[in-house]
Amino acid sequence: MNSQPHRGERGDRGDRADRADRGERRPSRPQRGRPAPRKDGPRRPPPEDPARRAALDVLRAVRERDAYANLVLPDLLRERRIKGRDAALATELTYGASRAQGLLDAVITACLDRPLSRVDGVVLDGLRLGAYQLLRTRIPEHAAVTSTVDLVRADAGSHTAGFVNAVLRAVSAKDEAAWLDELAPSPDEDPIGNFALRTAHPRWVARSFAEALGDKGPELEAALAADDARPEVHLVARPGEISADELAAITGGDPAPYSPYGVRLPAGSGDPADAEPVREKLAAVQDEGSQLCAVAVTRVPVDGRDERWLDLCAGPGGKALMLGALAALSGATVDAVEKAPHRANLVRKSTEGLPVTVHVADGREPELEEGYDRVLVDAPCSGLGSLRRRPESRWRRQPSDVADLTKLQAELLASALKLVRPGGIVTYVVCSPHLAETEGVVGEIARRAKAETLDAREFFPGVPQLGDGPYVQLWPHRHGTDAMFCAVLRRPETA
Ligand SMILES: C[S@@+](CC[C@H](N)C(=O)[O-])C[C@H]1O[C@@H](n2cnc3c(N)ncnc32)[C@H](O)[C@@H]1O
Repeated sequence: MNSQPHRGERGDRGDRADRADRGERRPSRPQRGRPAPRKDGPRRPPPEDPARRAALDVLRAVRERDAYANLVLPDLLRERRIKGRDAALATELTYGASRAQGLLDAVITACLDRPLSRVDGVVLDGLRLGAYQLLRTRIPEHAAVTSTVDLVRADAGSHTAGFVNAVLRAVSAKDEAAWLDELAPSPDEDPIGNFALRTAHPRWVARSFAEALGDKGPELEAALAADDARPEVHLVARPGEISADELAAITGGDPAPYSPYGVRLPAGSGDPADAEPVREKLAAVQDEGSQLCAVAVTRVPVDGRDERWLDLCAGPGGKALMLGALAALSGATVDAVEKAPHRANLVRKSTEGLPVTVHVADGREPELEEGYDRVLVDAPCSGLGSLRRRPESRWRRQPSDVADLTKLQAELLASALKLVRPGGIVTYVVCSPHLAETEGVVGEIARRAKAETLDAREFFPGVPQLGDGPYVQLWPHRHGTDAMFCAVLRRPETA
């Protein structure tokens, strides 16, 4: 369950521990890799700690500006020219501390003599970074504590050093397992609460997984544990341009088990945006579950004409790329609707050269001519199915978000059923297993529109463990994909 450091990272950490053991200080704030100037005469420049500095700066941006760690960190690594082991360590610490925030906060709280809410934000970022190193990596205690004290001192002042040191020493008194034994509720009385804390998930998220799985036992634990692990990167080979086998050979990955276009990269393969086929737009980064849902849209048989396709929520364009490439091969065209102009631009970039027309519009009233043969509604959702790829989002999302989203999802699905021709197909996808966003929305709207619900499992050939149907719910612990949901509806001929 723990995201242990790679073997390569350990040497790096060992070096840092040695430096810390020699009492060497880190710079107060390394600027693009340069040590901070000192005013008190010539001294040996202090060693740098660009990885932990980067991690702390990203944690701060996430907390203060609602930034996304997986957007801020790559930019920051590039800007500061942090590479190799330092980049790997910064990534591990940033994503790990973000993902585990609830668990770290519970342990930190147990070591405080005041409520967590009374700890200064910058100091709290540092405590989380330090506690993560102590509980979920093999970084030596001395290095984890000293480096964190130094970083926080540089940002928040010398007066914080004693406090940070004392709290982290208290955290280090026990390992993660011992802390969990002390803090987690009893697994017999409160299994959801127990698994939630052990796998660093908010309780409401763990409960929504339990409801979707119909399980509060070992399968729930496996699902939450898989969701707490560092995800593999998946690539999609652009249909008609390169095969999955060729892409795997070039990138050193493996052809994906289920998607005919997918490749899974081994952990630690570096930034996938740097891979040559991605730079040349022969391939893109896309979770295999998302690929499978896009391919499923085109696999459903339709009677008669099959040349006008619609992607009703297209930004940033992952599935539009797949639909556009498959449309080009079959002689169809795609209209791609996206409400946010900047995301519509991303769709334009992603589908350049393909028979895709992008429209900036509200999918509930896009003012397009009705009569599409196939419509995809990849609706805005809570994203509870891709929490492993968006480290901080599990702590940012609130249960109240779901109510607003289900209203929008229902309106978009109803709109799709109007835009599709009688006998045409609507595929509804969300990256969430939350029952309100999945079966709740589809059941209600299909009933109102008198739409036929097809068995979506037929359009995921070769994918095991898809349950009783008619819907498909993918899971990280079963399929190694994000937890994508897919329903397939046919508009009745007479409606
Ligand atoms: C889950 S994402 C779609 C992902 C996309 N299909 C892909 O594979 O890359 C949902 C998208 O719907 C857009 N959206 C939200 N409300 C919308 C609306 N009323 N009409 C059209 N698009 C909307 C969001 O901006 C977001 O880009």
